[in-house]
This record gives sequence, structure tokens and C-alpha cells, in this order.
Amino acid sequence: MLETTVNDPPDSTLPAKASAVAAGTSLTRLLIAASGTGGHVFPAIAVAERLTDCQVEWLGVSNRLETQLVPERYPLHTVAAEGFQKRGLDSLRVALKLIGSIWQVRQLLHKGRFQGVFTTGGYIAAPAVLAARSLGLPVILHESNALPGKVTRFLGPWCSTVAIGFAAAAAYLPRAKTVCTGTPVRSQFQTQKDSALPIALPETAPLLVVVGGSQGAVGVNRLVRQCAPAWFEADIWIVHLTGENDPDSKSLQHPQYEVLPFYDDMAGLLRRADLVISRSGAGTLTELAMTHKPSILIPYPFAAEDHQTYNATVFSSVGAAKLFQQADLTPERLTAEVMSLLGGDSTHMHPSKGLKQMAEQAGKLAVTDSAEQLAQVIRQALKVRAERK
Ligand SMILES: CC(=O)N[C@H]1[C@@H](OP(=O)(O)OP(=O)(O)OC[C@H]2O[C@@H](n3ccc(=O)[nH]c3=O)[C@H](O)[C@@H]2O)O[C@H](CO)[C@@H](O)[C@@H]1O
Repeated sequence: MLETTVNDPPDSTLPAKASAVAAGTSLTRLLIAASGTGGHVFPAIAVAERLTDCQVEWLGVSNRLETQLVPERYPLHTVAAEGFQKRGLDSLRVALKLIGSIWQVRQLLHKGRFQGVFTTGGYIAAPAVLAARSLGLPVILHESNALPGKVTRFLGPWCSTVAIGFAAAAAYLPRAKTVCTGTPVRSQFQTQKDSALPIALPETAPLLVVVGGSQGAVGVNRLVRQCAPAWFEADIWIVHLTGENDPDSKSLQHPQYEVLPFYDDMAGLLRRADLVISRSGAGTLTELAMTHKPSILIPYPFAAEDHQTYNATVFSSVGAAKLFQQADLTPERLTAEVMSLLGGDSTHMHPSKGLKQMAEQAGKLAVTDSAEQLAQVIRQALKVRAERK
């Protein structure tokens, strides 16, 4: 059975509801299907926060990030969803599960009188899109990656609109109705307020931030720990976000070094950073553009269809980032790249001209009103259907 509401959230739509009641209309009911990692859940929350004129409920999976972030905001319903990575009997099992979850989502949409679905792709999108379309409901799918995922490529043509984070994605979706909206970021990126940092460092000290996506990147962590002593010598300070799965995360200690498994205020941290070493998930790249940050990008080598290299290429091809494949990157090379970008010769730090240009190019890739654009696309799709009825 569909495991239903796991919480009783605060009602964030009260003001909109009051005016809807006064006007004798009811709020549009929208189901948001967004599940998994930060790259899928954060953009969906950013859009939901804009849709105060809709009554939002959420569809996710019982053991992913949404169970930590969503229940305090919206009612969360969960289904079992999984990707088709395996073969043979396992793929038959996944197919049966998919059929079951389509039926469950259909029931939810029908009983909950939802008027449309918004999804950020991934496994959860398959039952959400298929169930909604079988009921004739509009579906808006947001794809943040430059190389759209399999679910997006396969189901995109069935959606009312596929909103894309990078213009390059349109080439892979010839039969879908695409619109480029950029990828929404959390509201912390929309304000300019100074925030506390996880490390107390001198005002002019160069800060290197290392981040491996929402789950960390053990391969990048290892490389960085090997390079760090040379960077400390050059007066570089480091904030290293390792994720929860690195057994050696505590092995390096230094006054110029702060290591954390995860940090919430990414906007504040990135704003202070002089250079970022990162995987190339679409969420982090969008934030690098929003904060105009130069970066060294090391795509996750095992990402589906190597899509992180496609993301990174959007940045490296315009000079906003340097792209290295993990297999080709030695500690010596990475040490030298950082030193040359931050301008370190162990006695003086002069950020290189190249670093400034990279920052400017990164800023040019930002879509600052992405959440609002996407909210408009959703309102439009839902309204169009209401008018047709
Ligand atoms: C391994 C893999 O397949 N990853 C995919 C996953 O990325 P994943 O979600 O891991 O990575 P993203 O870069 O897209 O997003 C990470 C998010 O987590 C936040 N964050 C991270 C660390 C931290 O300490 N604090 C924090 O808030 C980042 O600021 C960002 O908002 O979904 C993305 C969107 O489809 C894809 O582009 C990625 O390729």
C-alpha cells in the first residue's frame, strides 16, 4: 500500500488560502515528486516556496533526503521506487515494483484531487509521470543535468513541459517541449547577508572550499588530503566537506583546515571562497554560477552515463572552470593548479588574472530568477488545463 502522510506540516499556504476562500475559489493542488539527493530535492523546495498560490504535497521514497527536509514543510507520501540498473530477474522485480507504484500514485492523485504534478526527475519521476498522464493531468518535469537522465529522455515527450537547467540539454530531448529556466537554488542564495563561517580565518586569507556533492566524494577527499600540506605552506585555508562516508575524514588536522561531513549554509561559505574544488553535480554548479566562483571540477567517474562530465563541460568550455578527470589527476598536478590559480609562491598570494576571469564567466551562467520562472511554467501548465476543462 501507499505509505501516506508521514507528518502534519505547518500550513504555509494560509494567507493564500484565506484570499482564495474570500474570492470563492479553491487553491490548485499540486503533487511534487522529488527524491534522493540534494540535487533533486533542493530545487524542488525552492520552487515549492514560490508556489504559495498552490496547495503542495510531496511524493518521495522512505529512506532518502526528502524524509529529513520535507515533513516540516509539506505532507510527504512515499512509494517504493528504484532504477533499472540491474539485469535479469532483478529488472523484472523493479518492473513489478514500478507497476505497483504507478497504481499507488494514481490512487493518491485521484483521491487527493491533485490537478498536476511537478517532478525533478530521477526514479520517482517514472511512476509520477505515468500515473499523472494516465489520468490526463499536466506534468512539468525539471531536468538539471546537461545530459538528461534516462527517465527524462524516455518520458519527456509525455510531459506538458520539460524545464531544463542547461540549454545544452535540449539537444537530447528533440520530441519534448523544452524551456530553459536554469536550476532553482535554495533561498539562502537569493540574499546577500554575511553569514558565520565554519572556520575563523584572517580577512584576506585565500579560502579553498572542497565539496563532493550532497554525499561527499571519497576520491576527491583523498587527493585533497595529499595536496593540503603544500597549500598550508602557501597560507591557503581550507574548508573540506567530506560527506558521511569517508573513513579517513578525521585523519588530517591543521589550524588552517576545517573538516565537516556536511554544511548547511553553502551560500555563505561559497561567497567567501576564493576557489572551489568540486564534483560536477548540477546543483553545486548552479550555486557556483550564482556566487560567481571559479572552480576545479572533477566529475564523479561512476555517474550514470558520465553525465557529470557533460555538466562540467558547460563550465569549462566557457572558461568558468578547469575540468579534470579523476583518473588523470595526480596530487602533484592538483597542488600546482591550485597554487597557480590562487597565485601562491609560498610568500605572496596574488589571485591570478585567470581566477578573476573564471569568476566572471561563472557569473554569466547564473539564472538568478530560476525558481520564479519555473513556478510560472507550472502555474501556466495547470491553468491551461483548468481552462480546457
Ligand atoms: C553521483 C550523482 O549521480 N550525483 C547526481 C546528484 O547529485 P548531488 O545531489 O549529490 O549533487 P549536486 O551537486 O547536484 O547537489 C548537491 C547539493 O547539496 C548541497 N550541499 C552539499 C554538501 C554540503 O555539505 N552541503 C550542502 O548543502 C550543495 O550545495 C548542492 O545544493 O543529482 C544531481 C542532479 O540531478 C546530478 O547532477 C548529480 O550528478
